Amino acid sequence: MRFLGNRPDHDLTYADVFMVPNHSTVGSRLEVDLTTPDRVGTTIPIVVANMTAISGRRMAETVARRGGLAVLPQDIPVEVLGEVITWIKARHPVYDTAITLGPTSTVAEALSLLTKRAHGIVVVVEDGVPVGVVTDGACQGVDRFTQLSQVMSPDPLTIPAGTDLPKIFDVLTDARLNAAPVVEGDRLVGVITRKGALRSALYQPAVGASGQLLTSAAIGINGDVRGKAEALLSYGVDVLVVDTAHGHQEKAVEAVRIVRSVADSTPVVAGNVVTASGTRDLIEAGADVIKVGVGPGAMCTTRMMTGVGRPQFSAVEECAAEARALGKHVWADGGVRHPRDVALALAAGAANVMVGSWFAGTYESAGDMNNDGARLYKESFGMASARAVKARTSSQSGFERARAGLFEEGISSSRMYLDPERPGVEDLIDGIVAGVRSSCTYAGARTVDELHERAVLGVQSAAGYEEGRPLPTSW
Ligand SMILES: NC(=O)C1=CN([C@@H]2O[C@H](COP(=O)(O)OP(=O)(O)OC[C@H]3O[C@@H](n4cnc5c(N)ncnc54)[C@H](OP(=O)(O)O)[C@@H]3O)[C@@H](O)[C@H]2O)C=CC1
Ligand SMILES: Nc1nc2c(ncn2[C@@H]2O[C@H](COP(=O)(O)O)[C@@H](O)[C@H]2O)c(=O)[nH]1
Ligand SMILES: [K+]
Repeated sequence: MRFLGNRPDHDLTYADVFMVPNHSTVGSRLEVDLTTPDRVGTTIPIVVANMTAISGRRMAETVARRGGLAVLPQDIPVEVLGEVITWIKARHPVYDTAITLGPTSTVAEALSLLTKRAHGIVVVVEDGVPVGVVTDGACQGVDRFTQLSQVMSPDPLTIPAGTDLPKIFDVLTDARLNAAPVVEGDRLVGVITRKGALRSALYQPAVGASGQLLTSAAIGINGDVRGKAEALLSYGVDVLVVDTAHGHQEKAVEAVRIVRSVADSTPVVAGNVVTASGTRDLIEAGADVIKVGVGPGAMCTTRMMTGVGRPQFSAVEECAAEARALGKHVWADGGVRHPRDVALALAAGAANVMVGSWFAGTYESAGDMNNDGARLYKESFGMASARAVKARTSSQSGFERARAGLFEEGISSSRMYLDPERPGVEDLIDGIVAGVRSSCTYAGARTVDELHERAVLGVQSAAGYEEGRPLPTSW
């Protein structure tokens, strides 16, 4: 990338910069290949941040099906991580996981499960065979104790596994259905929606060597680092992430050395840093990918508490240049609020971009659904908040926990509203991928690397940024 005119002498964040169009030979946004250059296996440059309220099993399977990756948080007990990784790897790479209940289950049970997934149906099964489908609409205005056999649409339309995706789209459209169970013989194997059929034709799932959905988990720098890494590897994890607030400290560097020594060919990601020297030290310790970002996160109070951090665009640019010079890559971590931020992080040289809080307000995030009377929302919190620290230190004495809680650098409770137009994480991914594909054609780039090579960036004023925002009402 290069700057339009002189390189500014101060650091920049995403809102400070814009990209100008280049002469382009890329005639269609569909010609762009967003496979990431970090070789971790992602086919779109989106990684879900390792945050407890956001990244769980449903998020992980859904995002991997579209080519991204979710990092499971470090605070989950390692045996539970084993179960979750095994479960994700057993998911179908194309069909969504069905919500299933029996004919004598109640409407209350169906309603409590329907908001866990975007596809909007409960499949009523008997001995693994779909006998009915229940939608949210069918549950409205009936007593919560009503059995599903009373409200389901019986003998549902089913789609044989392996049916052509355009055919599925047409069959569902003709039947005026949004979603249908997928069967092998007469047994349920998943659910497909009209949009899901469309998406499966556009995206390539992120899978490991065995063809199973890609998984990743974070490891902190305290405790039995080697034991945890070995356990995760034994469960078949595909990407290991050594994660701490201050990645350029000796204990973090040592943790990376330990993880590298057992990881063999499994990629090791490590952070967080914001300088070339931090990047170099973690790469020398054995990291393949460096996680960049101190303070840009939506839940993060580090900069206000400490004055430490760095505007994210410049942090990514400097660290990516160092990593690329050493044959390695960086992930831009934190502060992403619009598709443009992802495009700009890639232009700065990132190979992948981590998103946390933006994905908290979706069906698939790990938190429970709440309703404030008018809108659906989920609660989220930072991983360095008093709430997270309390959970992370639960094995320590009361005194130690209370002392650790004094060092909070994150928000303990936030409300992340679901966008009624885009309530699922795949809706947000559609927007990001559409934006980034379009950025690439403006830059004349067919790949993530070409976007970095060709991008021409300028620096804008606050008024310049404001001018780019849409105005939905008159002024
Ligand atoms: N990207 C960002 O801007 C930030 C991200 N986070 C996220 O929060 C989660 C928890 O991370 P973390 O707080 O590192 O907790 P961890 O429990 O992983 O470990 C932190 C370790 O580093 C030591 N340490 C030394 N200096 C610092 C410092 N300035 N801040 C924090 N720890 C320090 C701590 O010792 P002692 O407690 O004795 O000081 C402790 O041993 C991670 O997921 C991390 O990514 C947290 C803050 C910033
Ligand atoms: N300083 C803190 N940083 C945090 C905390 N929890 C998470 N994070 C960082 O934010 C990103 C995600 O950024 P977002 O803008 O997409 O939400 C995450 O990966 C961490 O690096 C925290 O409590 N304090
Ligand atoms: K912040």
